[in-house]
Amino acid sequence: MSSTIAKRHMFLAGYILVPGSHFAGMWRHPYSETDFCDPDLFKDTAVTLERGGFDLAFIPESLSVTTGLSNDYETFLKRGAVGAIRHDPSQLVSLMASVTQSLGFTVTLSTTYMEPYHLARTLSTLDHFSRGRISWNVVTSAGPSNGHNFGHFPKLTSPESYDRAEEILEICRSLWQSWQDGALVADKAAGIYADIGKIRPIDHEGDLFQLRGPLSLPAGPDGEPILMSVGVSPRGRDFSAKWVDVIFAIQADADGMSELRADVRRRAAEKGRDPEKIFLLTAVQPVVGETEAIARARADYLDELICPDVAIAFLSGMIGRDATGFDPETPIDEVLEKTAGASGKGAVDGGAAFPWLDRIRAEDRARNWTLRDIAIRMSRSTSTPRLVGTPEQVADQLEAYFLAEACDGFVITPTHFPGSFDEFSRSVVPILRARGHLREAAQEPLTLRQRLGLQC
Ligand SMILES: Cc1cc2nc3c(=O)[nH]c(=O)nc-3n(C[C@H](O)[C@H](O)[C@H](O)COP(=O)(O)O)c2cc1C
Repeated sequence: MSSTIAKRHMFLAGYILVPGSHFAGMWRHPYSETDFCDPDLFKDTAVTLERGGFDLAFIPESLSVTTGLSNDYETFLKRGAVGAIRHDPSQLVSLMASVTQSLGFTVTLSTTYMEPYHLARTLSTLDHFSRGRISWNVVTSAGPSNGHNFGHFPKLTSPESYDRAEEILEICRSLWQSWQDGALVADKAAGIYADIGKIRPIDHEGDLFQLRGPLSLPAGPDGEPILMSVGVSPRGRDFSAKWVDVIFAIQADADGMSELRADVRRRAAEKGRDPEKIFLLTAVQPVVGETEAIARARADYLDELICPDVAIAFLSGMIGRDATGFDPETPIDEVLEKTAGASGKGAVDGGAAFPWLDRIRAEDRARNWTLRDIAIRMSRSTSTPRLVGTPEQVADQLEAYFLAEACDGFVITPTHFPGSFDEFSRSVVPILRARGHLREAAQEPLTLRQRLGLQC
């Protein structure tokens, strides 16, 4: 490799999801904590991630308790599914940033249910308080599940939600740039606190918002937060290509990751951006064992922690058909046949899981896949890869995705919280480090922009 080409580094993020994660049985694991309202738990987790060589703590968002078909949220709450406990992401990041120096953070906040001034200010405060370690995962929060507590908001179609997001990002960027460098003077002798020649209003008159500005905060330590997004529709990909530095993906295999990454990079190049500066982080779930046999036994054991009723409720939401009334031992084909034509009313992501479902059945066409088999399979890691093996085998699998340029890093989904992160740090991280995939620890704390190599 030419010495002028910067070496690619693999990014590692810890997925902060409780009480379930993409593994639905997480809180039931004997090593898991269960008091997810204990601030010390999250402080400890932040320190573990930082010490363990992670780049980021990734905080997702949802604005209601997970809700499946027919407004069913009780099953998800009762069984402690992901989202049954959901702290305000910005407060959680503030807490975790206060005990770390160089760990980056992703705070997920919705453009559909939040106002631009609030978003810009919250993110700017976090950027200051963390000394430039913040990224904003911009989500449009599609699907009725997020809207349950916002009945007074207009229902937006997907294009409308992206129109709103675009205008919000324009506003946030203007607000973040409303103070130029050197605007904060604090000259006690002259009595000049701010140089108003370097602070301008934004005077935004848009289709949806009117704002005067300026922001009541100077620009952050590294200008403005890093932007991330998740959309997979053509409009979502264009949005990523226009605005963001990092894409977060939930993809079942390397082909899906590669296609998304290459497509967003191609769209970005068409818009005049440097495609090499857009990274894709993908969710994976490592199940590590001292030997391969132990890892496989652990994976089987994990499946036993998933309650079939919540798995079936979750699967119903993902396929947009109500399978909750069926005996779990019913063949999945029979369930699909009997629910054909049923509406996906109220589904979180109704229909989104069909390609995944087809792939699972194709693994063994002769097998009589039951509703239980498929539901547990979905609830063990949603549709993200579960990587089972010794630390070397897990490192091999991560390395293969990374070297194939299917992705630029991983969001590690815990199977027990927060021990999964410690386990991964002690077993897999040293191998990745020895193979030269991870950035060497910096002498000084880095901003997230520096860590990603995205300084202007
Ligand atoms: C990988 C992934 C993660 C997501 N995470 C969140 C989230 O944490 N909070 C949220 O409100 N929406 C989340 N969403 C939903 C998105 O905000 C968006 O509304 C949805 O993907 C529809 O956009 P699209 O049609 O362009 O994919 C996520 C979507 C994907 C694909």
